[in-house]
Amino acid sequence: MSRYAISQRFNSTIVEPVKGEKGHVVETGEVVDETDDVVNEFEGSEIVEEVRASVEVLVESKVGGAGEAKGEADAGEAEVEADTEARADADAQAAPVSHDFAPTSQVEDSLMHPKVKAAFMKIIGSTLTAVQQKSMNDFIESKAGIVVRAKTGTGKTYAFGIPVMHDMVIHSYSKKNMNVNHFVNTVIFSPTRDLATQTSESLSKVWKLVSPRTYKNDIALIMGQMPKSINLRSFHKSDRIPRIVVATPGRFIDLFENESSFRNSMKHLKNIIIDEADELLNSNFKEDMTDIISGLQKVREPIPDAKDDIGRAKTMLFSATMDSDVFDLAKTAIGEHFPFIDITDHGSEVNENISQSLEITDKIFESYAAAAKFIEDNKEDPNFKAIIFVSTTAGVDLAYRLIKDSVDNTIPIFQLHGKLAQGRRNSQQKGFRFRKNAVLVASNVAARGMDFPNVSHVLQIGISPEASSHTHRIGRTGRAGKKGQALLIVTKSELPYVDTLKKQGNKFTVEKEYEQDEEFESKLQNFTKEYEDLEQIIHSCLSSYASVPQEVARVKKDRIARDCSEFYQSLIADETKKPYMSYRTASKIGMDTRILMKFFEVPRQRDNRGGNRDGDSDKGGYRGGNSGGYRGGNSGGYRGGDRGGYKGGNSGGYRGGDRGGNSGGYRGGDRGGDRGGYRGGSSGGYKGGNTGGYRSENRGGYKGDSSSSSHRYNNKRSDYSDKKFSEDAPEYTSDRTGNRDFKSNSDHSFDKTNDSPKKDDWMTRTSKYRSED
Ligand SMILES: Nc1ncnc2c1ncn2[C@@H]1O[C@H](COP(=O)(O)OP(=O)(O)OP(=O)(O)O)[C@@H](O)[C@H]1O
Repeated sequence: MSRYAISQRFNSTIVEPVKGEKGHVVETGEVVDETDDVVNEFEGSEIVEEVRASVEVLVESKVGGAGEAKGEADAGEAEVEADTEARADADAQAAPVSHDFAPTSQVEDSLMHPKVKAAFMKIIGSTLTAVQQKSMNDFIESKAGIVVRAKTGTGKTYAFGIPVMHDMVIHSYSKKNMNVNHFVNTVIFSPTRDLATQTSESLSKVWKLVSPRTYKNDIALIMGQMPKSINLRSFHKSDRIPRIVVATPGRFIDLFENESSFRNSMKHLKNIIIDEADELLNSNFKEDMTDIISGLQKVREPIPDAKDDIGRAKTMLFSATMDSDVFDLAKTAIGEHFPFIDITDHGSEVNENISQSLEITDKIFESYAAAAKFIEDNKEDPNFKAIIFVSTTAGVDLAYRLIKDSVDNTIPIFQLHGKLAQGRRNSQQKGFRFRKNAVLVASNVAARGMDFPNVSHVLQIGISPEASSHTHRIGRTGRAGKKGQALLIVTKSELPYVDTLKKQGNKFTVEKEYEQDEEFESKLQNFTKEYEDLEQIIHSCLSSYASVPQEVARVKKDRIARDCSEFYQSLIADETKKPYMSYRTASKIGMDTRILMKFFEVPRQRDNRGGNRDGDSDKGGYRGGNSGGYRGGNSGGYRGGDRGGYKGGNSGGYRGGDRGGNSGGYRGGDRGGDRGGYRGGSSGGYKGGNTGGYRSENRGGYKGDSSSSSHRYNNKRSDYSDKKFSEDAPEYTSDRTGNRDFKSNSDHSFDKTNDSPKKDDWMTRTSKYRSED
């Protein structure tokens, strides 16, 4: 009997979640051991012969023979060497391995196909992690699917990747039944483009050794911001289409519904893998994912003569954090008693390899200063590599600029958020990934799944959008069995959020109060005086708080408004000046406008219609004063003063003054057309400056320059003055994934539409893609 057939089968305990109790599981004691069935199924078939041959090759290659495996291995030699070097580097710094990552069994003993085992051992190592050991065989043998929960950084990618490769090798021998090369074997869904890219690269590294001649075509990446023609190119080949598709949901749905060659390639699909399942099944993605799964099952046809085919693709759900949405989907897609492989200690999802500290400040500005100071103090340690999470794109940008300025280029600083063009996103990640000593300032785009080697510290400024984010964010350190440090910096107002985290099992071993460093802080204030967009940052900061569910944040709204206002005052070093906010923005931000009026300079609603002629010199009227003007909006008007303009939006208008056209209007003033308008001033408008409008420069608008593509089809930001601020909440939400932007109307509507289109405007969406692609 072949070595394959006599491989020791691991016993796996399968447990089921108790209904309604999140994270709590009971053991059913059901033990799967179907070794004999597996053996019988293959015995006598051509697979066994092939496997025998492969075992010989494996043995040969291990003793230095010139077998096929060795030849194949040579093809990826350079990459393997680089990887081995990186691993050796990492190992040198590695602290004792954790229980979850502890190598529990030898790869050799697993049921994987010898070719896959050989490649895995060459690229990754000779031992399996706990989640790999426990889920690999069940993955292969389950009929309808499995659910797997294991902590961050414990090897879930290969826990599903390796069995998929095994499956592909096994099924490449079924040619007499059908040509498998005409059908996709597995679809893997990721919530972000960055994670999808990383997953496809991780699988390619191993698959390259298994199938050096075809690996390039075998794994396809399907995601937004890539021309559809590139997505589809490999599906039009007559002889061999991709066997694995790694996709983000939006683009996948688009191709699946509109491209018959793509849809037909799914006819004999075997596996649907949903990575970061709780994220992909949260309210933003849920409908898409449910549609996708049912669509894939609908087009599915039985694989001819395949005994194990139950007429459905298997559904596999993986994540470090689980919730009732995942279990609900598992019940529908897999069955009421779905197998649940849970590699956590009594449901605790927190990775205990990470030691967590807390720093408490009085003000938001101090939280930023504390993070910048932390980088300043540690930057010279050659092994210091940190990710700093901030919840809004504007906040990421501010922290990035502040830290860059304060460390004066003495350590490389990178940034990553959903509003960067994909090319920039890739280059920023690449720059950070391969450095030993660097800092990455990121939004939640980098919170899940991203595997940057040797991250020593994760810092968080303020609260994260949901409690599970905290687990994933800190999980960027303490990976692959190493130790990591996490520092959460919060203001006193944010402390109730810390209580929520503690209740979820997070332990903060060090809790300290921020020590003011006036010299350092005033240095930061000096830098920020030059930034033009501070008020936007403040609005964005405020709306991000407003969008965090109260049960997570538990922060009082008036305190948030006060803190955000004080943040502005600290940044400009002027305790008397309130940040401006248009009435319209204030009414959309999700907070009581009366509270906002206490801390922000919000014009009263009745000023909305402006005055006639001179009107109230402060607040409206044609040729109004500070904030007024003809048909002024909140603060607008014709030739308005500080914030005036013709038919201005909230703060915009025709020839507005200081802030004319802040949010739209014609010929805005100093900040005219900040978010749109015609011929805006320094920050936007038609031919405007930084952030919007027709022919705006920096951030787009119709015919905009650097990132204008995102505005070409949906220039809402330019047209509707206050959209951006008021929609910072969804923007913030979308930023968690960088993918579901379509749900909001903020300035990445193109990005959004591409990645996660809405079903009901399918035709519009499709034509938009065509013109863009
Ligand atoms: N058997 C193994 N031996 C050594 N290293 C491994 C093994 N399996 C995976 N790794 C490495 O461990 C690291 C973490 O793996 P991976 O990214 O799959 O974690 P994860 O559980 O998916 O984490 P997250 O929940 O954050 O997505 C990767 O660098 C991977 O190459």
